[in-house]
Amino acid sequence: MQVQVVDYQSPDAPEQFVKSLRETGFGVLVNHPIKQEVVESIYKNWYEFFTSDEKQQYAFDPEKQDGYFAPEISEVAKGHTKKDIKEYYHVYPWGRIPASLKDEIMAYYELASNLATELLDWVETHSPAEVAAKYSEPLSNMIKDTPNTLLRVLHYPPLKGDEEPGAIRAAAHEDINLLTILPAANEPGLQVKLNDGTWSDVPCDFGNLIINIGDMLQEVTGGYFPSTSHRVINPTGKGSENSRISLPLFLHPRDEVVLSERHTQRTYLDERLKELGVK
Ligand SMILES: O=C(O)CCC(=O)C(=O)O
Ligand SMILES: [Fe+2]
Repeated sequence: MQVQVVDYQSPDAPEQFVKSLRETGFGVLVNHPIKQEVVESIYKNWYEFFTSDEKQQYAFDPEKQDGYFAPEISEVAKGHTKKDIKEYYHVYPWGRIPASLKDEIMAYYELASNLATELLDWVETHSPAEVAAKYSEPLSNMIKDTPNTLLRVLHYPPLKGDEEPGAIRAAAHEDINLLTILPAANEPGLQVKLNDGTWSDVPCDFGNLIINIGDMLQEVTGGYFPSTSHRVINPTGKGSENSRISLPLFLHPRDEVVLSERHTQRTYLDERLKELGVK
């Protein structure tokens, strides 16, 4: 099955959306509550931030994980050896945020987190009883008042031709969290690995809202909802001259939330951050 594009306003949206998640790890919503003008304005304002020197004042804090991650310290995806070609900023409500960008990005953080609550309810409603029986608390409750949900503003710079051979914008990886909410970026490149092992473009019309499953939801559901591999490939031709900005919101439960018999959110997250080499 390919990733489905679902009209958020249609009566069977919850069912269709959860089916797509279950079968591909991804679902795409159109006609959703996140306004495109808001996303466009965020892309524009953060592009200016990434192309200014101001970012150097916000170097990330290895303990707290907020702030600016420069290309030199950018992630090496699990199981890979080359760094991704990207820089990014981690926004947390309690973290450092440049004053001129704060109100807009926090309004987005709230809006997307509220929508996320609804989407987790959709997932819960359409979970088989034996899967839902494993949930230590309702899924949407797991993120209630959480300080851990992370909004990452990503900038993939234009390619200059001197990149490390074999490096790509984002090497194949799975997300760590429950669900990821991702407005379509301003440039293409996002691909998902299908069940048959082939890579497929995620429908990325500007205005689409892409949602994918992370490892924590897979853990909570005993594998019923799969966290699928995805990547961002390098542009070719004229596209190489363009920056790509994207804005994933990674939903993370509160620290003490029990994911499974072996993990709370905190034990799981710390293990994964060490593997990524950022902790
Ligand atoms: O930039 C994108 O479209 C996806 C980014 C992503 O998968 C991630 O940061 O985990
Ligand atoms: Fe990802």
